[in-house]
Amino acid sequence: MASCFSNAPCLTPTNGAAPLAYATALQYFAAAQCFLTHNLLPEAKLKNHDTFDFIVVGAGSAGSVVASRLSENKNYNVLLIEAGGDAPLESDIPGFVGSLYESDYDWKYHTENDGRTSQAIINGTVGWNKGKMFGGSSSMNSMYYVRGDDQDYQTWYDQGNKEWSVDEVKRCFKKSENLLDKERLSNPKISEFYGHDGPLNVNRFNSTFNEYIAKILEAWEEIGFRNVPDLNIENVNTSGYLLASATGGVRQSTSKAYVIPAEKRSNLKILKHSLVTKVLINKKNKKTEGVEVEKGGKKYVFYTKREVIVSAGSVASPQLLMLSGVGNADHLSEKGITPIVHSPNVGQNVQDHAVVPIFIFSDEPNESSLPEKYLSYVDYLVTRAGPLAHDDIGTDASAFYTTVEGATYPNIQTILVVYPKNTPGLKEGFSHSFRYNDTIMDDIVELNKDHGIYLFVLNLLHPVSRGHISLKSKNPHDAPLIYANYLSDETDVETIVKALKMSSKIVDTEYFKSINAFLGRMNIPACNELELDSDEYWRCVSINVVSTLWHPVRSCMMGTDISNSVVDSRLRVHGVKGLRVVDASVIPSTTSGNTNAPTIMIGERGSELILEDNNY
Ligand SMILES: Cc1cc2nc3c(=O)[nH]c(=O)nc-3n(C[C@H](O)[C@H](O)[C@H](O)COP(=O)(O)OP(=O)(O)OC[C@H]3O[C@@H](n4cnc5c(N)ncnc54)[C@H](O)[C@@H]3O)c2cc1C
Repeated sequence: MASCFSNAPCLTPTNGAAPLAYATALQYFAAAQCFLTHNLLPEAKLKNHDTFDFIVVGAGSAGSVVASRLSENKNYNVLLIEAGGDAPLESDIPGFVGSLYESDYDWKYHTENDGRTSQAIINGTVGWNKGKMFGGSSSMNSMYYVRGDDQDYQTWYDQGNKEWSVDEVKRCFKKSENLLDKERLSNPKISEFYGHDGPLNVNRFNSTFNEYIAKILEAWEEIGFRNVPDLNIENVNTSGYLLASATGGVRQSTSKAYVIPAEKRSNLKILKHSLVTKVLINKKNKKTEGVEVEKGGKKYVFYTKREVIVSAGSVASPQLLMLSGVGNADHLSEKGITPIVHSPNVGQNVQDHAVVPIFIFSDEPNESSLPEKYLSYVDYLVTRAGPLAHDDIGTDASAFYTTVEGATYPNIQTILVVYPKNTPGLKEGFSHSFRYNDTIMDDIVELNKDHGIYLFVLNLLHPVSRGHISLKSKNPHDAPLIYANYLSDETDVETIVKALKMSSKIVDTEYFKSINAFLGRMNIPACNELELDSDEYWRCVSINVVSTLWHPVRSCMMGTDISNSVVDSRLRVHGVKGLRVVDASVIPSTTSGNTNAPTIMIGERGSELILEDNNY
């Protein structure tokens, strides 16, 4: 048996029946992958200078929602333009999400090396991966479905964004949701909290690590993070299972939820592999006229009768505004772009969820054998369960808590990641996600040979530090420069150090003691002399390995006027007529958790505002 799995030939005589049966079975299962995917989206045949009521730039988490909602009205012609193409099979299967990082389906943005933080990360640059395909980042994210806290949206409202009251926001979350988790549906209070007939299916992952997660939940309870049935309802000093934008073991991107069901509408035209290089704004009357597009080496112009909606995400939306003449006038002139509207906040004030890890090594979980692994691949095709049915870098267990005594609002989220002993591809996986350097990873891989790893990823929910995004050049193919500025404000360092010390206590709980767990020291020369688990140690680790949870926001933030923001609370670009931004970049202060659900909600609310303003 062992020889069969080490590629040695099978020496037993055969009359051909058995190999044929197995070859046919393998062919059947190989073909069964196709049942997972949808046919390719239809692409419109357009003529240069065609005109539309609305042009939506970017078919990501928000753009897909906007194009779908606007085209529900048959009187409006809508053009949806996406730089990428159809999402690949690996996007549908949650367990293959890691293969999308740094692939052709990723914009592969990297932050600039600031010479101070993240120096134990490859090249000192943090990977700001972003989906380049239909569904955008919702086609390559980890699928955690987290709404955030009421207080987040109350803050938006209190900042003068009157269209975003807690009630309106909740209504729009519900409008998008179709809750399918049986356990939550059976609890009237939880069931009532969610929507039931929206386009986006939300459910629980069917995690293969449930046996271990149950023990971690007990350990969290022991250190004061109470287990609760729903983390969207109770999120201060609590722990439990997250919902996911996935169901039946398959990802639910916004393309799947919103664009595919609308693809046959005659008033919705779709362009793939088409890069919008500029929004055309009349210099005199500041009115938006259309967009310039590059597709297959050719240039096109499409015009709008009403509005252009930029939904290109937190990096590309400010880039596109700047390329179009909307931004800091000095910066634009320096890059050889004629300023049309001096809008100093474009690309400024960026807030991102910064993360720092705790590695705990222990006797569990044991590695799975090669036959088990391959059987699970086949099993997935039949049952949609097993390791491929959940995100490959995380579990759905999470805790939310506060480092501030008595606070009713979380400032930290921890996500649990489990690596069984001898996890194949561990180093490669990290080189695409958190990008720790070889010095760190070689030690971790060595320890992983005999120890399972419980990795706790701590997410600083409300960082005070701010980054910015600026143009490298006026060439739309040049990625913009990203200055993340993580932990540049001392308050953030203090919060994360406190949180790491609160969380590392888990190693002393009953379960962890029973599996001989110990806190791992990350091999960072600058920190190696410091006492493990001391404030100084965590401070040093935080500065050296701080990375991202891929949640940048605020680069085109909403607010009351051009001096403090880029768009108004109806998401109209200040100083320009007929131009809006609708995506994560408009978030005025970040939310208490992962940002996909809030961005979809913004897509819903943004569509309503556009329709209202166009007399619908
Ligand atoms: C690796 C990763 C993991 C994450 N995990 C989670 C998670 O588990 N849960 C969660 O809630 N959030 C998660 N997020 C964050 C979440 O996915 C994002 O906040 C959200 O998708 C942002 O949506 P958006 O519409 O602003 O941008 P995107 O979804 O990125 O969409 C922008 C779209 O615009 C297109 N585009 C850009 N420029 C142009 C142009 N010039 N012309 C035409 N098209 C263009 C892009 O190709 C893309 O399709 C994750 C993100 C990443 C990248």
